Amino acid sequence: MSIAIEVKNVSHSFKDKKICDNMSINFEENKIYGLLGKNGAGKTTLINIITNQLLCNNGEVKIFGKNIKEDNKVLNDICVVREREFYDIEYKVKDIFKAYSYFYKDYDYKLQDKLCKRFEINQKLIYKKLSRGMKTIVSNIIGICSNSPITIFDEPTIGLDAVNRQEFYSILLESYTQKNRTIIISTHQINEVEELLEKVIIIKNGKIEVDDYIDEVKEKSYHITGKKDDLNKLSILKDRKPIKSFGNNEVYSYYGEISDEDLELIENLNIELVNMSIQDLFINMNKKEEAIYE
Ligand SMILES: Nc1ncnc2c1ncn2[C@@H]1O[C@H](COP(=O)(O)OP(=O)(O)OP(=O)(O)O)[C@@H](O)[C@H]1O
Repeated sequence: MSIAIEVKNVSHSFKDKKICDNMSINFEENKIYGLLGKNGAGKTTLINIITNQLLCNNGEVKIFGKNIKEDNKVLNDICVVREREFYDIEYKVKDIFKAYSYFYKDYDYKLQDKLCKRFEINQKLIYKKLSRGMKTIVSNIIGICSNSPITIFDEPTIGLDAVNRQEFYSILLESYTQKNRTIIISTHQINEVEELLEKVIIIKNGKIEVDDYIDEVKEKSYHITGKKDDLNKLSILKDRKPIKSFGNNEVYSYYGEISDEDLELIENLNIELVNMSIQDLFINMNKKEEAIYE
């Protein structure tokens, strides 16, 4: 297993607000990652640190084994795409492609033209005049065609309609099967990308809450339902709060391993244990406890 990006003990604060709190992640080579976190969780901040656009307060980042602060050239192996990248530019779409393709040595110009046709992007148009979704598509085309060993898509479906969202992900997968590379997709829409991902990273309160293979995450994410007194006997639910209560029954959301003792109790006490989707896990992890209306 080779490591494409090593994030080691990275911490970063904006004033006294801690955004990254001693984060360590190894992004393996040639895998597709989903980077999840609610609004403001720190996904973009982490991406900016990885690409050396932001100097972190503590910790280090290595790209293919080289420290980004010591060897700037390793950044040539990374392509980051985001919809807001070229905003306000008066250039034509084709000029933007020309300017950005220059940075990537394996850029696929033929594929760029094919994708423009597929997504009905007129390259002669002024970029500024494109719709929001069209702008996103331009960024995504650069990301796909870059063939960069590390390609990061920061919210790649902003403004895209359902058809174009699906189309983008299916083309991305095709491109990945043609040429393996490390792809990171930062998103809130896990259900849209689930089929594509090999590994999932969930950030919460500046920490890495989940970093695992998607199948493992699915296997270890549960809704646990039963009578309050029975559920209180499970050690995995100690000090946790239910996500729902109705009468004497409660529902918990749980992510992790379950001990044999707890599994036995679950069976004997007739407690219901059902796997939940990663989207549900993500939502439950970020649920606020306080009610808005009393
Ligand atoms: N340059 C900055 N100065 C001060 N605070 C910042 C700066 N950049 C980001 N932040 C704050 O850091 C936090 C994390 O922002 P970030 O953009 O990394 O989150 P995100 O997970 O990408 O969110 P979203 O999904 O909404 O794009 C936010 O509270 C944001 O306001």
